[in-house]
Amino acid sequence: MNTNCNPNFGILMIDDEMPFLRSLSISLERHGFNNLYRCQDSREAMRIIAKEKIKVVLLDLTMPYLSGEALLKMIVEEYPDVSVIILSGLNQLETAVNCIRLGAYDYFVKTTEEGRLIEGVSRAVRMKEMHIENQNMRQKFLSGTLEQPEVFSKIITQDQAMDSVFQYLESVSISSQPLLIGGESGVGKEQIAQAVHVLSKRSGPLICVNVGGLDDNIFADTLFGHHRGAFTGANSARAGMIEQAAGGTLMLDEIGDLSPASQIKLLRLLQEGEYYPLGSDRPKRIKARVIVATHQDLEQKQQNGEFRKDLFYRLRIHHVNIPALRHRKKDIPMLLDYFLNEAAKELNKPKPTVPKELLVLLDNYNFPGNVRELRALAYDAMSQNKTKTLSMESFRRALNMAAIPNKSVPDTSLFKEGQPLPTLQETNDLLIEEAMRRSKDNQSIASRLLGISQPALSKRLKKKLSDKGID
Ligand SMILES: Nc1ncnc2c1ncn2[C@@H]1O[C@H](COP(=O)(O)OP(=O)(O)OP(=O)(O)O)[C@@H](O)[C@H]1O
Repeated sequence: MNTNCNPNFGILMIDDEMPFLRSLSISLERHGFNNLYRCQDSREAMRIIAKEKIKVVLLDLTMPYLSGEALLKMIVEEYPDVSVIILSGLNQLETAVNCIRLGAYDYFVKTTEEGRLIEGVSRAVRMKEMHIENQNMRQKFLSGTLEQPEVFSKIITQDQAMDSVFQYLESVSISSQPLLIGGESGVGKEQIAQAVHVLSKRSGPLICVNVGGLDDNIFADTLFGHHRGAFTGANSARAGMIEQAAGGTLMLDEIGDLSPASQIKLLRLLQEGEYYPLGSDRPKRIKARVIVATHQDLEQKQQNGEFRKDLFYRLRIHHVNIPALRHRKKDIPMLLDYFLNEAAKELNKPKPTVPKELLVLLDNYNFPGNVRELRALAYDAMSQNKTKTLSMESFRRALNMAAIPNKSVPDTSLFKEGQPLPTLQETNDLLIEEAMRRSKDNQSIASRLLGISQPALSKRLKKKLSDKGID
């Protein structure tokens, strides 16, 4: 069963029989639906639809004053974006076909088994949400602007791919479906989750849980909580993180590391919208939107049989991938400036000038730790700095110790099958030219890229020039 029952639009039930209205809303509430409105007098329906942002209507056919069929026609005409589900006392194929022709979304007989009816309402809600999201997305991509740029103000970037991510997030932020955030460690996934939580306008808190490395029992206890006496040592009851996140957002980080047993538990939670605190046989409903994050390639894990396919598909309904810092190098100067400012304030020191050479050095580094690594470098340099111009010493040291600045695997396309090999001298020259290009003619950086000393590089450059007859 779908958990998609907390839409940010209203669901209106219209029926002249109050007992039926009551039992229908109890049943929907029990399955986690909220934002429900009841209407016993069909003449009032259009006013309620206008006032309460109704997007799904459950409509009886046989009513005094204004019949369900007449009301259906009015709704379809005036509010074509409202989905109408007919709930009729009549099990007549002809009536059903007629209603669908008039524009009804679905048709159920009142005696339909409850589960099927709930499934039908969930489907209508989900389709409506997807429709709204698609509309929002189209509008955003056409206008190319953000509605609430201030929400992203602490995420420093001028990268186009990041802008598209923000636009997408604005569109899906109101959804009650899970959101999957991918991207290497340190790219800012948690920051993204915070922004989505603010955009969702949920009144509850954002609760972040790192589920990587939790064994299955601890996973269940952390999320679901337990009753007193549920296990040895459970001296008092404890609410789980799901309960703490009620009305808000639950972020599960490092989802790629979940054990197979925990994956099943998470899948059930997302499918049924229910969970059992340890030691309890009464289910509770989840009232939080779930965001999951991982630095791993979930699709690959799923293909390798390490991550459940059904869970993967459920999680990736909405998903974004945050690009690594090395793929948005234009962000480096801005981020450096931002972190130096931050550090200067925290350390109560004046902010030094950044030497141009430093930006070239950073531009040539591949940042395996992404933005987190740049932040740590900036803080470390600031804490040691005593001069007006930022010393490059701590950066040099850190980057020297860190694995290979751009020591990528050699491009084997240099050695094409059937083509003569370049001579050692030619390769030498090509490497030096490339290092000088990447370092923007900075010999100190170029020599580091080549793994030789600066005097050695200088000698080779001079030799190259004299070979060409240039003094
Ligand atoms: N674009 C950005 N602007 C400013 N700060 C950023 C940006 N991206 C990341 N940061 C900072 O970098 C640090 C790491 O970010 P965060 O914890 O969100 O990364 P993550 O992707 O969730 O990492 P992990 O996968 O290890 O959990 C944080 O201090 C965060 O504030």
